[in-house]
Amino acid sequence: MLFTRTDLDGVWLIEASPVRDERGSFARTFCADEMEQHGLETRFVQHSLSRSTQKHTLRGLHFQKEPHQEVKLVSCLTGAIWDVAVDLRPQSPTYGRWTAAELSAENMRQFYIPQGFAHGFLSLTENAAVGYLISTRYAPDAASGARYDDPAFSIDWPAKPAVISDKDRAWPLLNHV
Ligand SMILES: Cc1cn([C@H]2C[C@H](O)[C@@H](COP(=O)(O)OP(=O)(O)O[C@H]3O[C@H](C)C(=O)[C@H](O)[C@H]3O)O2)c(=O)[nH]c1=O
Repeated sequence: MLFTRTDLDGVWLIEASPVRDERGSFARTFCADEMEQHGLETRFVQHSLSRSTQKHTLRGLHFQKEPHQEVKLVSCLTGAIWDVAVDLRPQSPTYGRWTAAELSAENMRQFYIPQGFAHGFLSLTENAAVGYLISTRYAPDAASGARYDDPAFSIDWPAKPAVISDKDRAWPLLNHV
């Protein structure tokens, strides 16, 4: 596996190294030893899967409030997504900045998003399935979010959302919190 830091401290791109043969390929997608060597979380108590039927479905930006903050290891199992992490760590020198990566079933990339970040994605294909390894048990009362189109972030989404939940449209703007 190939671990690459992004321009935001704590967010990593993790790429599989598939072994290919005439049948197709095999790739390790998680290794606790390699995660530990890079100082990353190794314990993911919940795994989740979301399926977005339509192209340009936007989910997010979501985060869990303390003390239920999550580390997420995000992968795209079918189709492709444009995955975004926004730094909401109050003391961070990159507070309010975002970083993104295209994750797809084809490129087998994963996005490692530490606690303190908001996460969201825009599907780039129909039938995008997104897998999450999550470090913390889900706490519904701690669920919170930020606006995908908040000018404070100026996220450069590749397209306007065709599908987005009312909940995600209605998150407060950062400067109104
Ligand atoms: C996150 C989560 C949700 N749920 C329930 C709550 C709702 O009844 C239903 C859908 O939840 P939500 O609308 O929050 O699903 P998404 O909009 O896909 O949110 C997810 O996608 C964004 C991009 C993320 O980063 C989060 O992992 C997660 O919030 O599943 C659970 O039962 N367990 C969970 O861990």
